[in-house]
Amino acid sequence: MLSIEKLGKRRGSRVILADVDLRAEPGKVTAFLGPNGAGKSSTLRILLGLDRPTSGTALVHGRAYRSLRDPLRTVGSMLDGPGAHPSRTARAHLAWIARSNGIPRRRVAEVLEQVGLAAHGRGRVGGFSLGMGRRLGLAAALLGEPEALVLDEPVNGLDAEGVRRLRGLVRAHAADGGTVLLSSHLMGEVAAVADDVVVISGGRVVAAGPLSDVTRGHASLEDAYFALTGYERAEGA
Ligand SMILES: Nc1ncnc2c1ncn2[C@@H]1O[C@H](COP(=O)(O)OP(=O)(O)OP(=O)(O)O)[C@@H](O)[C@H]1O
Repeated sequence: MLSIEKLGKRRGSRVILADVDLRAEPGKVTAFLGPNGAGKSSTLRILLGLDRPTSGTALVHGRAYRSLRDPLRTVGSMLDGPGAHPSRTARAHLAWIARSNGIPRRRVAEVLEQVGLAAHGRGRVGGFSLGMGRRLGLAAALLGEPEALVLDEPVNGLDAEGVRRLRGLVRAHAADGGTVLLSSHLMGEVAAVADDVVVISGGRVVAAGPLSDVTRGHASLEDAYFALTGYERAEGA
C-alpha cells in the first residue's frame, strides 16, 4: 500500500505540488497520469525518499521510505535512466545491488530473464539502447521481490515487445497481490493495464478513482484526460 496525503512542494515561490492525495492499493495497478511538468516525478521522488515535501506525507506500508528496514525488498522503483555505471555489465550492476541489499544472487539471472535481457547480461550498460536501459531499470526494481513497484514513465523507450512484457509483468504483480504505481503521459498504455487512475495537472489532482469512473461520460481515457487537464482548451486558445 502506498499512501500520499496532502502532499505539498514549493520551490522558492513556485508551487510544484498542492495537496496531492494518492492511494495505490495491493492487488491493483494504479496509473498516475498528467501532462509534462504536472508533478508526477516530483511526487514519486518524494515517495521514494529522494526529495522532501514542504507539507504532507508520502508513505510506503505506513512508513516513510527512509525508515524502511529493507527498502529494496519492500518497494522496487524505476525512475529515469538505468542508474548504472556505463562501464559495468548488466549482471555486475544487478549483482552489486543484490549484494548490498541482502538479496540472493540467483535473483540476478531471474530478473534479467523476466525483462528480456538474459542475452545481454554480459553487455556493458554504456552500450545499451534507451529501451535496454529501461529494461535494466525494471530488472533492478524487481530484484528484491518487493510488494510494491513504483515505475516512473516505464513505457518510455520500450519497443512493442518491451511494452507487452511490461504490461504482463505489472498485471502479474497485481494479480499476485502486489501494489503497482506507474506514471505515464501515454493514455493507450495506461488504459490497457490500470485498475485505478489518478490524474494530476499543474501540481493538483484533478481526478482519481477506478478507471471506469474516471472515464465515465467520455469516449475514452484520452478524452477524459484532455478534458480533465484542460489541454485541449489550452492548445486551442
Ligand atoms: N530539480 C528541480 N528544480 C526546479 N524545478 C523542478 C525540479 N524538478 C522539477 N521541477 C519543476 O517541477 C514541476 C513538476 O515537474 P515533474 O518533473 O514532477 O513533472 P512530471 O509530471 O513528472 O513531468 P514529465 O511528464 O515531463 O516527466 C515542473 O514545473 C518542473 O519544472
